[in-house]
Amino acid sequence: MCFSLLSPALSSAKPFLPLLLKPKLFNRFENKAYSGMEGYSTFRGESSKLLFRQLFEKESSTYTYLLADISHPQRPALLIDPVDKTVDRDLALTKDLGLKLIYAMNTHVHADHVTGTGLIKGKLPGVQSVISEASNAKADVLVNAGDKIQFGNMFLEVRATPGHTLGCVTYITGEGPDHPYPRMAFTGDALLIRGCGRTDFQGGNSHQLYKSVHSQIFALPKDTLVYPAHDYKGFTVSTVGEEMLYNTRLTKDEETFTSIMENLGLSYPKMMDVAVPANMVCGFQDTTAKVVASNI
Ligand SMILES: N[C@@H](CCC(=O)N[C@@H](CSS)C(=O)NCC(=O)O)C(=O)O
Repeated sequence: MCFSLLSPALSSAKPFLPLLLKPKLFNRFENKAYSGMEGYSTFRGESSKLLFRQLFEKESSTYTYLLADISHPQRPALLIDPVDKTVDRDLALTKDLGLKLIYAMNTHVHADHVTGTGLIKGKLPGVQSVISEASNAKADVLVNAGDKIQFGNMFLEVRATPGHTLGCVTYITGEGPDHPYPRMAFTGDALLIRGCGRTDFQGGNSHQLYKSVHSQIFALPKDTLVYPAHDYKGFTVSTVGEEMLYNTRLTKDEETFTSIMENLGLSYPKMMDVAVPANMVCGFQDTTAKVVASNI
């Protein structure tokens, strides 16, 4: 049965209701060139300042994330973990949304695919590549724990989360009125949904990964959204609280975790021999490595 919540007077005026509501809806987006392109936002309050998109590359099951401050006149944007195969898609989207891409960032030196960073820099020379100093890779900006990557009035905080590789970092949205709530953590391969990155190459260490996740990610507020670099089961997002309860590996004690990681029995990634050397220079690019982001 369907009940009408309208008073009899309004019920009889029903055909005209869209006309009455229309001006109000249009006013909300008046003079906004990109109205309707705000995307998913987790902001408190009325205005959404963060444009956020989760993008997928199916061959390596990699997530790329696009973030932009659309309250800033230049609409500065960044990509986290772009993949070479999907660079054209990602740059077309950035252009469609009227964004100015300023950073192409990596959470670590990937072993299963070539980063899109080099291709992006070839197409948009103003874009700066970002990776951790601990990765020993070349990039325009080498970050360390505590650094902040600013885009418009927002920033991402860098946390060191080694263990899958020596140089893994997690990027976390800042706190404050300009930032999204809940916070968003881009965990790379350190923490996957209900799992975690393997620890059997590239300086991987299961004890270190256990400590990284517990001290740097599980210490965040439980409602913090977890966005990993990969998913092999169809998951898209989790929360810190959810992973603290249900992660199949990291909910165990450290010894059990280590034993699980030693017995994963995974074959090496198919692309590893191509991907690692390419990603050590952020995807075949000519850069002069320098540290410029220390505790900005
Ligand atoms: N089969 C894929 C590689 C799959 C794989 O090893 N994934 C890594 C992250 S990329 S290095 C991983 O850590 N997986 C953890 C897990 O539990 O699956 C390929 O050949 O590329």
